[in-house]
Amino acid sequence: MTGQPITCKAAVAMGAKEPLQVVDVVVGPPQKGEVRIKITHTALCHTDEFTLSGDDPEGLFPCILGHEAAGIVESVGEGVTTCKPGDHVIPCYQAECFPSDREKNTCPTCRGYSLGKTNLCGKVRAFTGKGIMRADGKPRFTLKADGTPIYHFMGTSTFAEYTVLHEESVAVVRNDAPLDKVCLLGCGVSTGLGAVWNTAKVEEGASVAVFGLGTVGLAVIDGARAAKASRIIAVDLDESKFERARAFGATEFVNPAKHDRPIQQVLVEMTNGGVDYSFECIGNVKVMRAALECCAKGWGVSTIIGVAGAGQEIATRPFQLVTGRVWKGTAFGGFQSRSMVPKLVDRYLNGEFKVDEYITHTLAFDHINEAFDLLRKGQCLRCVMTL
Ligand SMILES: NC(=O)c1ccc[n+]([C@@H]2O[C@H](COP(=O)([O-])OP(=O)(O)OC[C@H]3O[C@@H](n4cnc5c(N)ncnc54)[C@H](O)[C@@H]3O)[C@@H](O)[C@H]2O)c1
Ligand SMILES: N[C@@H](CCC(=O)N[C@@H](CSCO)C(=O)NCC(=O)O)C(=O)O
Ligand SMILES: [Zn+2]
Ligand SMILES: [Zn+2]
Repeated sequence: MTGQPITCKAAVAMGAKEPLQVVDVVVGPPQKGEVRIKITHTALCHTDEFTLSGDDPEGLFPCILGHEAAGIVESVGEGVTTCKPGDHVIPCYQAECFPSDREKNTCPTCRGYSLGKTNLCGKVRAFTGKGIMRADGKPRFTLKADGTPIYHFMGTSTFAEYTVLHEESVAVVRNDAPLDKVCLLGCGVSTGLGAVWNTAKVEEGASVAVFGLGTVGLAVIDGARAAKASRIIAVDLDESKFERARAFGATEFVNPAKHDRPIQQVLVEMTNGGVDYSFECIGNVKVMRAALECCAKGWGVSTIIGVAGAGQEIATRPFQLVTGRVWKGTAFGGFQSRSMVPKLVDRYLNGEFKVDEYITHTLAFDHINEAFDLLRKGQCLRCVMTL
């Protein structure tokens, strides 16, 4: 089908809060610098539900959501050099222009003074935020029924049998990696691990508090275990999450609802002054404040991972920062995506961290609305769908 449009199934979000519609869409051929991928497996991340809920200021409809997936390259557009048809790949919502663009780099965040300071590649972000492709400023998806254009999402749109990505968003992985498992490395698991290893840089013997025990929080716990943290305090309102958190490496468990004083005070007392590192893995601005304020005076570092809705803002007394606590945030755990995702696949296959354990459900793709319901009810970590 090289150079030709493909008609296939996709789950289209027609509007905020509406169930997805699994319908026929036409996926245009990849243009200059683009890659068309056959998606084999996609999971659901909380951020897909966040955008579908209407809370995402960048949310556009109709769109094809999905950003935690794996697949096989079907065809490539003009000028693509870093992948080829048949390659096994993981779409990366956080793009990386290196290594295809090393020589004449026009990326604002991957060149000059910025080089190596961030994983927030700026090469395609302006286009992915608008749901369009760089080559012509248009989406590659249209509804088969009436030709309506459908926006891309996060530069990935993996809730479709075929999708088109910018080359900068495609990580090639070894072809013996199980795609039904490594699809999870496209977002939540990598984010939690990287938040610990790259953003906070937790060191051996440190104390850590993790707020929220979904996939991201559990990956933080697994990363902290691998970093040899001495205490890993797991915090969640739902105590049914504690047993699994223990299996991932948590050493203590706190339910804020069981205490009549602020949770930050409880944690400061438990740790005789505050934790060395905390992580917010929920997307709740009040919890973000608690996560900062439970950190040790002088050096404690709090990393925000959760995504909060339009209009939400964080607050604390400036004195919290004046006295040495540090507030950070992380996108995709600070990993340079195309360089590091293949290495994460290797490390997973070496048994260095968990991946399979997050898959609590598997469903056929046309049951995708059930997967959203499971996620909303807090009943699943990751639901992997086969296309
Ligand atoms: N920054 C990034 O790169 C990045 C990447 C992936 C996901 N995210 C975001 O991370 C967040 C977590 O994602 P997830 O998939 O693990 O979500 P999840 O919904 O599976 O987990 C959230 C957990 O928080 C708990 N919780 C809810 N309110 C709480 C409260 N007030 N106090 C304590 N616990 C509470 C829930 O019981 C649940 O266990 C989401 O906001 C998601 O959008 C960010
Ligand atoms: N579009 C939203 C923000 C959403 C957001 O923060 N996304 C995270 C990834 S969540 C993955 O599950 C992120 O990495 N953002 C960095 C980026 O998108 O460049 C808003 O506008 O508030
Ligand atoms: Zn995600
Ligand atoms: Zn770049």
